[in-house]
Amino acid sequence: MAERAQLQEGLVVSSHGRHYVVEAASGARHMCHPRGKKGQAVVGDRVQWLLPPAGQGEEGSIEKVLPRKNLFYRQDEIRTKSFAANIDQVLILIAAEPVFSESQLARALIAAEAAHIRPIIALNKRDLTDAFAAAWQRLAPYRQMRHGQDEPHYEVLQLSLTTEGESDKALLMQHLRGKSTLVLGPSGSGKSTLINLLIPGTNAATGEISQALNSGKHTTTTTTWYWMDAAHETALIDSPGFQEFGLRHLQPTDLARCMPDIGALADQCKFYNCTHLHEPGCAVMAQVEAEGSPHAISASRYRIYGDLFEELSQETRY
Ligand SMILES: Nc1nc2c(ncn2[C@@H]2O[C@H](COP(=O)(O)OP(=O)(O)OP(=O)(O)O)[C@@H](O)[C@H]2O)c(=O)[nH]1
Ligand SMILES: [Zn+2]
Repeated sequence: MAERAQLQEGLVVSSHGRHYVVEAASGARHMCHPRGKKGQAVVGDRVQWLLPPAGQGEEGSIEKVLPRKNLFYRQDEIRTKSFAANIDQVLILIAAEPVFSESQLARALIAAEAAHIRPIIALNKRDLTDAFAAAWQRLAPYRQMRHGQDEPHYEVLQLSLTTEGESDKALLMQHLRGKSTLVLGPSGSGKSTLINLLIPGTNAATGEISQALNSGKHTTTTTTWYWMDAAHETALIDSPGFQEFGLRHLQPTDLARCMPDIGALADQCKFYNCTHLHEPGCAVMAQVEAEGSPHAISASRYRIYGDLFEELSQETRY
């Protein structure tokens, strides 16, 4: 008689459309498909899964997704795209060149705040001196945001991955060790360089899985969970999709709470339900470009707030 398969617990380490790679407690990796809606997983999920019955192929099934600590995702008008579940922090990698979009950066930060995930910003290509200085200046509002009295709200790191790899690795490890970190960044910022620096040989590993699936597609379009240590305490999660960072899962009135420089002033407005767009006695508007004020809000941050408020106020169209 065939032995009844045992439910096992595992971690989803990559997703390839309707297929997932699940890592068993032993460290072995198995291709699995979801069983019904309950098996719909994202990378980082802890799942219960089953090996196939003898003689029925190699592919296991995900029977149940265990409760999540958090889920980091974006949503446009039509669909929700999950980046990963159960992560501790998100590292947003941008560079001196190509010039980064502040709006995209702000969107990623807002999504992280909304999901209660700590963001870290890293600006790469410090060796491109002039471009770097300009980009660093554009990051001033982010560097100057304070948490309470004087703690910086965001950690903003400087990197030069191709010229200072070893010291950058040490710096990054101070922030990554013992945590699960999702890495996001626009194309060209040096994300592949960073992943290869921190986890040599990763390209080969992802290539194998795509080959096994015979997909023949670019390997960079999937999200992948990499362990950085044998003890499985530190993880990097590589995910595409920094562009088109939809925030349709948020209400316009959520924005101030997720933009700390604006949120810090919101409770001083005359009206408790102030939108900070036109009301008299608005403490936020009073601080836009307020020279010499420690609570000043940059014109670009305020513009991004206004644009997003309008975007999120529109009826969803299908
Ligand atoms: N000057 C300079 N160039 C860098 C640095 N880090 C990465 N690059 C270069 O920037 C280019 C893009 O780096 P990648 O690591 O491929 O960037 P990516 O973000 O993975 O980009 P995609 O592959 O398009 O997603 C490459 O030519 C790198 O060699 C740096 O610190 N300084
Ligand atoms: Zn206001």
